[in-house]
Amino acid sequence: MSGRIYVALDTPELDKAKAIATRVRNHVGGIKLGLEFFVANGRHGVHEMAEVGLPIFLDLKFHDIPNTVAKAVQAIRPLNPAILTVHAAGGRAMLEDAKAAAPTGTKVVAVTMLTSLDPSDLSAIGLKPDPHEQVLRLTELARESGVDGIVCSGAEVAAAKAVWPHGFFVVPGVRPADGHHGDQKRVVTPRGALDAGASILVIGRPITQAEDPDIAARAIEATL
Ligand SMILES: O=c1ccn([C@@H]2O[C@H](COP(=O)(O)O)[C@@H](O)[C@H]2O)c(=O)[nH]1
Repeated sequence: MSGRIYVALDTPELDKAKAIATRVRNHVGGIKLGLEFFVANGRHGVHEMAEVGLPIFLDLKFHDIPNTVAKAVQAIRPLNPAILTVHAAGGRAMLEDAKAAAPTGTKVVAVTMLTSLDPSDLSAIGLKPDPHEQVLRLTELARESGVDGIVCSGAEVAAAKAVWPHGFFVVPGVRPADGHHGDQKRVVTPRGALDAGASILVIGRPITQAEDPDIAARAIEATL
């Protein structure tokens, strides 16, 4: 089951990211690189990380007008990521154009509602304070637009999968039962997320900030 874990390497330091990836590589299925890493290291950094030999998930969460997002996706085509994120709230045309611009083998997945948000955050931005409803509305939009799947929390993945049985479901906000939540608000355990229908789990700090990332990754793998 270790193939279902993507380790989130949220650091601007290339050497540190590479060292952690090398240590945990036998207990994870891929490497997730986000804004912090990409802004600091760019395409060169991604090429360096690819040398570890695991699939690369580029979590850049594009959200802009369709033309701008399509051009950004074209610019990362040479990196050939296994997975790439955009925000579902960018709308249907943006999602369609992102998918059309992506390499054939890249899964384009749409972020529905960030796992760091809760009902009160939805209210604060003028939306109904119901994460399930919000996630399902954006899941429908993502499915209709032709992207490959969505990002949601483990609390909504079963409902999303029910409306999109062949979708690809990325679940972050994953914590071992006794783990610190930090800034994550909609949290489930790794086992809980897989049982609910997650295709892959994104796990960062529970592994990367552990005293021994290798042991932490193994311990999580053992629960799956
Ligand atoms: O809704 C979302 C979308 C993306 N993320 C990303 O996943 C990891 C989670 O890291 P942890 O350290 O395990 O909290 C991080 O890179 C986020 O940018 C998310 O958490 N929620």
